[in-house]
Amino acid sequence: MFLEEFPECGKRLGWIEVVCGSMFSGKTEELIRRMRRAQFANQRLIIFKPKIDDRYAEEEVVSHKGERIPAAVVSSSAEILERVTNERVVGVDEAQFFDMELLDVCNTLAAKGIRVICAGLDMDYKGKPFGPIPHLLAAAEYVTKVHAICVSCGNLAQFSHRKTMDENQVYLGATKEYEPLCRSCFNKTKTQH
Ligand SMILES: Nc1ncnc2c1ncn2[C@@H]1O[C@H](COP(=O)(O)OP(=O)(O)O)[C@@H](O)[C@H]1O
Ligand SMILES: Cc1cn([C@H]2C[C@H](O)[C@@H](COP(=O)(O)O)O2)c(=O)[nH]c1=O
Ligand SMILES: [Zn+2]
Repeated sequence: MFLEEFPECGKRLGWIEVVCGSMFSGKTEELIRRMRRAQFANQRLIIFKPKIDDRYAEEEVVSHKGERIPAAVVSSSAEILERVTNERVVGVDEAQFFDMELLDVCNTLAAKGIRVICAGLDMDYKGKPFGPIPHLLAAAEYVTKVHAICVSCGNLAQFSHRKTMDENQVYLGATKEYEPLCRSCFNKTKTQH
């Protein structure tokens, strides 16, 4: 389990953490867990989510199991910079939906001494890198890859298989539209088409 370190070196250090994985792997739960621990430490914090993600609630980040935490809705990564004032911890959920400037925004926040935690899909439904996440993975001090359980065989899953015919990269959904699969079961779906 990821444990925070708070190095004492005279000045406040910032850094970037990324929590990535497939759908249903527990990214949002882990983001909420880390933010709640920051709350226990009386650290000022704010969580952002992209406007596009309107699945469960408008001003909240909500996990598939129903855990929730208040969030600010923004239309672009630049808006994140505008909205951060004196927070010590900044969370970003569904980071794959943000523009590529998210990397610069996170680096800027970290340089200001802020702990930045981004959660998002590392791969889209085709198994291809998704949005700014691969760039964030390269820049982050701490990377956590979480896994769902493959609904087909019970192994660890890192792919999000789309069950519908839609071919847009962005296509919101949950269990009706997607299922987590391991590499072997994901590859079998490709040979079936
Ligand atoms: N196949 C699965 N493997 C693991 N968890 C699953 C699965 N299907 C549903 N879940 C639920 O999803 C929860 C994780 O939800 P969440 O944190 O919102 O995931 P993510 O943000 O990665 O999509 C788990 O605690 C579990 O209740
Ligand atoms: C794989 C994949 C997913 N999406 C969408 C589907 C959901 O609305 C979110 C992911 O949410 P989660 O918290 O990780 O479960 O992303 C998409 O638009 N395109 C894809 O390829
Ligand atoms: Zn499998």
